[in-house]
Amino acid sequence: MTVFIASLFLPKTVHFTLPGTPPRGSLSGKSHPGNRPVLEKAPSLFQPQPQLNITPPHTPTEEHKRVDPFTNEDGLRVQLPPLDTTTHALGVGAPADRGSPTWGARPDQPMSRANSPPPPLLIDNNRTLQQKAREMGRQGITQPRTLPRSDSHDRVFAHANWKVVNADQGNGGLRNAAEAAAREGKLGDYTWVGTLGMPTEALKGTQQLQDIEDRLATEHDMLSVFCSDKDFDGHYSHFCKQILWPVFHYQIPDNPKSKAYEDHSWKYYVNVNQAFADKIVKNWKRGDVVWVHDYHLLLVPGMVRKKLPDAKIGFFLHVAFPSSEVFRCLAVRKQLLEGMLGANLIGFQIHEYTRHFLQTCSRLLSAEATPDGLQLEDRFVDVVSLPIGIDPVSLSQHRDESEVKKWIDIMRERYAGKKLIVARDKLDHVRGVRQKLLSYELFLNKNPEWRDKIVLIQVALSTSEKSELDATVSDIVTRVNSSWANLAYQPVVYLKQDIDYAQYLALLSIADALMITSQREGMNLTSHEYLFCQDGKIGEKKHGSLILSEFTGTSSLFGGNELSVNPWDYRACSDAIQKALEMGDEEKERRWNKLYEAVNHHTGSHWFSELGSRLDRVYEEQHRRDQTSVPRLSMSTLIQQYKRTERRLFILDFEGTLVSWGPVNKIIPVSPQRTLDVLNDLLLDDRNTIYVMSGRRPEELDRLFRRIPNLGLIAENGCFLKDCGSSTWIEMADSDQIRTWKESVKNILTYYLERTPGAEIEDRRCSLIFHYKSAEDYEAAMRQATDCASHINDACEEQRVHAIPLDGCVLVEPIDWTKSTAAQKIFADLRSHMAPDVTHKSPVDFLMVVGDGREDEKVFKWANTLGEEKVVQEVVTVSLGIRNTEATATLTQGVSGVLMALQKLAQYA
Ligand SMILES: O=P(O)(O)OC[C@H]1O[C@H](O[C@H]2O[C@H](CO)[C@@H](O)[C@H](O)[C@H]2O)[C@H](O)[C@@H](O)[C@@H]1O
Repeated sequence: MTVFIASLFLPKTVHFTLPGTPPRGSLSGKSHPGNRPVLEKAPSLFQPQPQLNITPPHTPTEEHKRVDPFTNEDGLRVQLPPLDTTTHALGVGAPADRGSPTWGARPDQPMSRANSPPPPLLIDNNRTLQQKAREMGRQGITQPRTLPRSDSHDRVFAHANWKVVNADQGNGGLRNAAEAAAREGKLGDYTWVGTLGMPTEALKGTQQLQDIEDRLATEHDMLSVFCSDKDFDGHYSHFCKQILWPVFHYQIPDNPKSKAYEDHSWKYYVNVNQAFADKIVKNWKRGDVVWVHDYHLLLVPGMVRKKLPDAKIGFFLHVAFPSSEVFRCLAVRKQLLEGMLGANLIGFQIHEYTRHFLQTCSRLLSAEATPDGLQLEDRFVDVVSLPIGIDPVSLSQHRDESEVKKWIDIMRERYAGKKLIVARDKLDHVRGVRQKLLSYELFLNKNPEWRDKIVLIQVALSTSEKSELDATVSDIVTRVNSSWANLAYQPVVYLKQDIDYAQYLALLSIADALMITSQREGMNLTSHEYLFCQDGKIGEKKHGSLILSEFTGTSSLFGGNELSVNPWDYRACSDAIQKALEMGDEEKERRWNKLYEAVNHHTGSHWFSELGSRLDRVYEEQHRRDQTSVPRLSMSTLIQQYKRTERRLFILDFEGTLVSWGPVNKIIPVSPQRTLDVLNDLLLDDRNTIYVMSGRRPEELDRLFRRIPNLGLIAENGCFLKDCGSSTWIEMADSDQIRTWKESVKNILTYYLERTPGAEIEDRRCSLIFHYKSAEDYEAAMRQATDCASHINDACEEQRVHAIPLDGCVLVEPIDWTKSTAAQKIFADLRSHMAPDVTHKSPVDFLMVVGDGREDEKVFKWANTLGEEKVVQEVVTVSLGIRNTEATATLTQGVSGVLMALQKLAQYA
């Protein structure tokens, strides 16, 4: 059995050594024959970093001077070529959170064929290519290096030496977690499925590419997914980075000219997802498990499911999942959700994202959401929250390396007598680096006593999002430094580059505080790594404070022991800096102990293995339900059960079960005589107690059943209850509460009613229904109804009321009162009326529940539990129709089948 781990980027990629250029960091500088691995030494900011570029003119290879990485010639910023990743990565060690360098930007990889720019002519009207490029830059669009078709470029790469190296792109947290789980024996054979993270079109059809694919498969258990450069660029740089990433992090472009919601790049997203699905399907064997990761591959579960209906598929979203109000802005929202729902289990980092997802599916797809997941028409999809974590074991090993110690010493000397606030973030809007710098500036302005004594070291990782943010951040850094720096002091050290792993660990170990001001972030693993490094085992600093944005998944794990901040509130952030610096040792230690405990509890290995076992469990459960096709009701068994019991309780749904279903706002004109006769016949036996449950109002049910006084009734889906023989209704819900929420909901409904000609509102005692079946424009009415339901759900959640979109109407009813709560009350009341001397543990020995709708499922579940726990001797739950059900038997002949069965029982009085 193999576990496939599909994630956009493989943990490995390939670097080429081109003729005439020395291999990066090679010891000998000689070129290496064939495809043999090239020996490299560890990268360091002290080492020369030769640049490779095959396009003329060659970038001159420059010997960098030995530099202090925290200053450069202008004393402010350092910009170096990309780190060599041969040793700076997985298996060797790397931070969990990575940057996302522009795809196709490396000089030692082929250039992209996507969007080859047209020659520098006027391209439309009077805009030159350069002007267009500038405009794109302003919109935050960075183009990869592109190349018009060139045989020489292709030939050079097709014949160049290459080596497999650790990739600097992708999800480090996921890779660390998989490796830790494998190391601890919690993960058997696994195979990565992903792209090489570089343009490959130049190598298409060459032996070179075949060799690379084979090497990755045989030596590294990695299946490479190949797609055209245009598909990849459209998928990643456009659809992922300009549409999904911002929307998932609540960045809704409000510029009317924004292209964010146009789905011009959607087709590329589909193509890349399809390429992943095809690769998985081709390699899948019965028993294999498929894990699909993150927002780049939302469609893959659905695509695999289509080809492999029985596959065991898990999906985990690493980033945040936004509120349905934000998600529904996406033009392709349904396709994205349906893609995810191809999985058996969908995982999110924290409960908030799970809740958003369930609400979104319930609102946009009208799927039934339960606390455990989603009931679709034909199957159940489980939904869980399980936060990823770090790998303390490997982190600890790397921290023991002498290089870390060396950097701690360097920094200790360099920043002697200063307090250090550190940070390492991706430089995009979502990470809130700008907000952090502004808060820091405010702190220095407000607290002159701290000037000279505090340094903020901000490492900023490159992203494809450049534009004004880059300039704005630089401006703030310049402003702060020029305001408060002197010959011996620089308040902000801004490194616009990544640093190597040893420096990263040293930075975390020597810090007095880490400051994270993300506007949204799935899980901030830098915080976890920082807390781990603050145990004081290395370096003298320990128990440093954590200033952490409340908008990170991480903050929900830390129970307020961090200094939680709203990054938009600069004053509060500035106060948090002060608190972090001035906090007493005792408080620091107390907070840190709690935080450290949380980090060690939620480890990456635990996350990985727990997800695996949950997937196994839900898969078994879902299959058990599917495969045990619910048997038809056996009349002979039912009669035996009936005959051998003496205290029988029937709970029977009305519409669709005892009478044919009619629109809920129409009172049934003719008495359902046959139904009344059957019920009367059954009640002739005084060992029988019958309750009929319905969505109708109490007065409607009174009218319908006035001839059967000893019948019990449940009205408005559980909000009202009338006991057998009683003439008064018990109102289960609190009427004041109902009045309050009805007032607010009616206002909302009226708003939509005015915009939906032909719709009407039905006012029940405890519920409201917005009917639009007879609307003049049904399609438009449906859209209004969806908006209306979302609106109510957002506005009224605290009032414990929800809106459920149904066929042709939206039902608004209380959350806490259901047919099931009414059934439980009936049972409890019967029990409380039992004579004290009886020996039975239950007031009834026969319980039969019959229904056809979603709301009846909860009653089946409750009744079945009484049977399983042997509280009630005979439990029969019957569902009409073929839908997936909790009931233990089905009856496919509809209402007449139910009436026939009940009539039969009545004969045994
Ligand atoms: O920038 P991308 O290539 O699109 O990848 C997105 C990010 O993926 C990883 O972060 C996400 O997963 C982390 C682990 O679960 C989680 O901590 C983080 O909040 C998520 O955003 C990766 O670590 C980032 O570098 C990528 O930018």
